[in-house]
Amino acid sequence: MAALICAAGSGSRAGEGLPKQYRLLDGRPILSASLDLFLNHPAVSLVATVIGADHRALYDAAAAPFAASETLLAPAIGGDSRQASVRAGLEALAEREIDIVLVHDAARPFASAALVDRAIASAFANGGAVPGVAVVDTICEVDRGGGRGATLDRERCRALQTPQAFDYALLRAAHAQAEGAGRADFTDDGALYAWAGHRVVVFEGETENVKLTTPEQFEVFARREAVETLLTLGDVRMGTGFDVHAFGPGDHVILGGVAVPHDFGLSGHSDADVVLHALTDAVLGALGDGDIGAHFPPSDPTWKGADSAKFMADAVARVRARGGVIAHLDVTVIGEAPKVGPHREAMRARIAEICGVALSRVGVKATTTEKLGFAGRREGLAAMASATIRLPLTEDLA
Ligand SMILES: Nc1ccn([C@@H]2O[C@H](COP(=O)(O)OP(=O)(O)OP(=O)(O)O)[C@@H](O)[C@H]2O)c(=O)n1
Ligand SMILES: C[C@](O)(CO)[C@H](O)COP(=O)(O)O
Repeated sequence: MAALICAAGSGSRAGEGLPKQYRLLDGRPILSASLDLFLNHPAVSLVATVIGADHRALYDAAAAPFAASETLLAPAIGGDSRQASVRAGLEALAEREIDIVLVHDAARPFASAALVDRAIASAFANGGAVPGVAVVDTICEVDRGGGRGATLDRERCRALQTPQAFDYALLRAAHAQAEGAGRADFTDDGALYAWAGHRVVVFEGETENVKLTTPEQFEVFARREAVETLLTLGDVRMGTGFDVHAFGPGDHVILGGVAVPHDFGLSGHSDADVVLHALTDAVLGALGDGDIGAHFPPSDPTWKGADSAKFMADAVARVRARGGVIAHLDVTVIGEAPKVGPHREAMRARIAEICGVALSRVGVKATTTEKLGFAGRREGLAAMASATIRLPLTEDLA
């Protein structure tokens, strides 16, 4: 049993960009889905592909995951129409021993293994077999000016799909016969096979087995992928913050809400807690909600000497007000002294308490700057922070 994948089209109706069979869907080229389907089907022992003359590099990239497969033949070059491409693919298989051939559009990446099973069973039972789905719309003819013609009996209509299954030798002969008769207008192999006098039956297709053809279809699938990514990842956002305060008179500094003894204090409008200031900005950054100065201006006397836990708690409340949660907070203190190590756990615990998160979701680290810059000269301390938060999916899907 062989499969012949038609991938030699230019995808002109799909609009700008790569030929549609090489565009990415679920992170891989559309053609790869059909290669995967047939190369992993137990009844299929040969897979042939017809491709465009200029598409070899694109094909190689799409087929790379299957390059080691002995079932996959080197691609043949297709023709100017689908009919011509199928003919070229059938000729490329001429030296092989094949009973049934399954002809499939690369542009139909959603066909299932169960559909292939039905195609094979139906071909063995009936000769030619094509999948079809009932049409749900009213179907009518139109004249050349677009005028409405006769209504067709939709109960007697089916929208035909692939894979279509045929006796290989008969299909090859039918294609040769059609070419000899100057018939180049067959849009599927079932019609050509029937024209050559062979029986073709329609078996149950799959509504999901659409042929990707228009830009609108690609937009719908791109949107679906974006939604699936959101559902998988959640709406995770990350913000960063940075703050600096100079040393001034005093005998301790406040870091992460903890009083740490030191030869100096930190000067600032509030309590000059660089750690909580950087973390507050990181949370606000993740929310896209301004910065600490916008919410608590240094010009406002209310915040003179304020406990920076207020700023931090306010930023956390903003996350909660939007239905979000804090996934992680991480901060690095930058300076020569005081040493952070002995106070790390107390700082983590206080930050966790202010923010209402588990201790495991808070990281506190420190580094010197190898005596370089203002921190290296012991003129002050800096802190850089990141905050990871998760917002409800509805925010972006609304
Ligand atoms: N000369 C052609 C034309 C089409 N096909 C293949 O036949 C399938 C169905 O054709 P269609 O959806 O019409 O693809 P395109 O011809 O590429 O599209 P368009 O008509 O928009 O250019 C596709 O997998 C396409 O690659 C082919 O192998 N050789
Ligand atoms: C073979 C086919 O997919 C059955 O629906 C269809 O006829 C291909 O049509 P196109 O003219 O190549 O778009």
